[in-house]
Amino acid sequence: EKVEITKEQRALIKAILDAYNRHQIPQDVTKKLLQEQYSAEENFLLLTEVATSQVQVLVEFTKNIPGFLSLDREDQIALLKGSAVEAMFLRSAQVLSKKMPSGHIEVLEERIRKSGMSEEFMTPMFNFYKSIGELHMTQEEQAILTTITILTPDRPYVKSHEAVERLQETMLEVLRKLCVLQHPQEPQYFARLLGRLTELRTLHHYHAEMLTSWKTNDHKFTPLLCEIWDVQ
Ligand SMILES: CC(C)c1onc(-c2c(Cl)cccc2Cl)c1COc1ccc(-c2ccc3[nH]c(C(=O)O)cc3c2)cc1
Repeated sequence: EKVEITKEQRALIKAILDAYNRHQIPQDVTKKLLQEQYSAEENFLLLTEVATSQVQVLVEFTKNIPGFLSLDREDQIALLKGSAVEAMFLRSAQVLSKKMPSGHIEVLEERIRKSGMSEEFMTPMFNFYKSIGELHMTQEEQAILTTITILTPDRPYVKSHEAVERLQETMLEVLRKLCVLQHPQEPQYFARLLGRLTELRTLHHYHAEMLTSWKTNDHKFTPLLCEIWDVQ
């Protein structure tokens, strides 16, 4: 069928893409990924610093999602807490799959592999990174898929389920049209993107176990990560 993006939908895409590009981890934080020496402790500390910075970036990005700030305040917090890990998997996946020459990619992968994480989480995690890389998402698709993840209505403690669902459905329709227009040869492309959201839920469960095992080995997190992940 003739797919057309309306004026309103184009404005939505622009608002989200601008916010997505405006809020990035500061260079001095990601530069550290290249500089500091390698040890499990040092890697864990660096990843904690980058994750903390990423959460701050995520909060700023979320505030720019049209309609988000008109949601109930407590629901805004519930959505952020419920989606932070998944949004960070998406963001780190996009960084790791970028073919850009910056040494960050190998270094980030190396530091994740050697940060005291148990093998059983490595496989699904790096399979996910590979599967995201194979999709060759455009910037708009990445930004809108992250938005859809944040606007997931069935997170714990969300009260106005319908209000969140309406926002998410608006974004799903925009993504559906973008996929048809930007990947005409791949009619299943939109379905493949949504399949990644299912994989993110599984990684989220693995991550909860990872947190527990890090806690047991007395790993320290920052106050912001403790708050967003209900740790300690
Ligand atoms: C608290 C730490 C140890 C942690 O716990 N779980 C994870 C964890 C893990 Cl490994 C995997 C996935 C999700 C989480 Cl949430 C992490 C580390 O989390 C991140 C690691 C890297 C990045 C990230 C995001 C954007 C970036 N841009 C650049 C750049 O070079 O431009 C580097 C970079 C890194 C974000 C979160």
